[in-house]
Amino acid sequence: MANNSSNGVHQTTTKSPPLPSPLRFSKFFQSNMRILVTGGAGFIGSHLVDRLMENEKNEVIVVDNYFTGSKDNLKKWIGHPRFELIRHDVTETLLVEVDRIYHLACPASPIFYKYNPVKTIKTNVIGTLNMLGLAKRVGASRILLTSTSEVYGDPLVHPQPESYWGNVNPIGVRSCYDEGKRVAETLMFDYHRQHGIEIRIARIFNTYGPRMNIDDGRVVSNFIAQALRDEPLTVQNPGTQTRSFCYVSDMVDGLIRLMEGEHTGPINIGNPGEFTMLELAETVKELINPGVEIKRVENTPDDPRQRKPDITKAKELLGWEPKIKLREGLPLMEEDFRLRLGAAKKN
Ligand SMILES: NC(=O)c1ccc[n+]([C@@H]2O[C@H](COP(=O)([O-])OP(=O)(O)OC[C@H]3O[C@@H](n4cnc5c(N)ncnc54)[C@H](O)[C@@H]3O)[C@@H](O)[C@H]2O)c1
Ligand SMILES: O=C(O)[C@H]1O[C@H](OP(=O)(O)OP(=O)(O)OC[C@H]2O[C@@H](n3ccc(=O)[nH]c3=O)[C@H](O)[C@@H]2O)[C@H](O)[C@@H](O)[C@@H]1O
Repeated sequence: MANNSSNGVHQTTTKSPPLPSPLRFSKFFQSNMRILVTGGAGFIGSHLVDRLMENEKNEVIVVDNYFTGSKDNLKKWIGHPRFELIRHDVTETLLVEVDRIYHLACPASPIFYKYNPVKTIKTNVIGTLNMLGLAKRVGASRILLTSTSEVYGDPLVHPQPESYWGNVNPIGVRSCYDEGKRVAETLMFDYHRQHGIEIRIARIFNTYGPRMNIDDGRVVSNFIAQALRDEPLTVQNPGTQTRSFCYVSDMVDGLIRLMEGEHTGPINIGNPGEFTMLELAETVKELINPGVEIKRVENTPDDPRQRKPDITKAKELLGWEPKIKLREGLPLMEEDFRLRLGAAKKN
């Protein structure tokens, strides 16, 4: 029976989780932990794979349809005996014997998730259903969903704690993503209560770092690429909207702690350092190209005006907090973008 408290944050189940398939106990299987990472060819996914592969007891299987990810992000693992890469779309069913599932597959940059909104919502809803069905069928011990701070929409509570239900436009151009992730969270809890599946939900706040697509469209990658190309930094109006940026190594650390810890979540994983987009542009200009122009451009509909995670739960329940400040993370990303753009540092 479910043990409910307000806002779903502590909803748990007393149902026993499904048993792993007998195949997992077969003498032909190694005793390794087999981990599936959907969306593992993407930005966060590939960094997560790097970290998981460091543990020799882990076997990692990535499934990805390469919509926004790339094999290049995984090239150091291709051919490794503990690594497998499968071209697969999570909107189709999948059967692989695994112990843990990190479910990341979903385009994350607004320009990509708005490009084919029907596909985005299918990826969030059908993709998550398929992964939960897989967890149930093969008795995977845990499944983690990378949800988003966008479930808070244009938040009226600031900073955002997990108990806030959000302010989301259900029919806007961002809804395929925001509402898709909200349904994905619902599905996770329904499978947990109804079928005893062990779930984990991370609400990720804006994450940046090496390997982001250069023309990804998200603000940090845009500003760094623009600064390196000597193009004006495009601050969308009004420029006073805020975001809180988390460096990718901190994010991966938080995701693994959540998976291995004892709490279902949802738990916010993000860096509470909050910046306006104008402040971000000024910082990129100062650190990377003091001569570059800052240009004001039109914004897109339903852009959240403010966003900052309340990470009390992550601190208390996971012993996690981010270590890398924006001014430390930006130069690490700059280095990667310079290499990929072939832009040498000016003396
Ligand atoms: N980066 C962020 O700031 C951020 C913030 C909140 C939530 N998230 C979530 O984290 C996850 C990863 O984000 P990211 O920044 O690495 O994005 P990304 O676009 O770099 O990675 C997403 C990966 O999923 C793959 N994918 C997309 N649709 C798929 C499908 N139908 N089947 C199989 N693979 C598919 C893409 O090819 C890509 O490799 C996403 O679920 C995203 O919603 C990211
Ligand atoms: O962290 C999250 O939860 C979500 O954050 C982002 O969504 P968003 O914050 O809108 O990301 P950006 O496209 O990077 O925009 C951030 C801000 O920068 C501004 N921006 C963007 C691009 C640009 O060139 N200039 C600019 O000023 C936008 O108007 C917006 O206010 C991600 O893209 C989502 O995948 C993720 O789920």
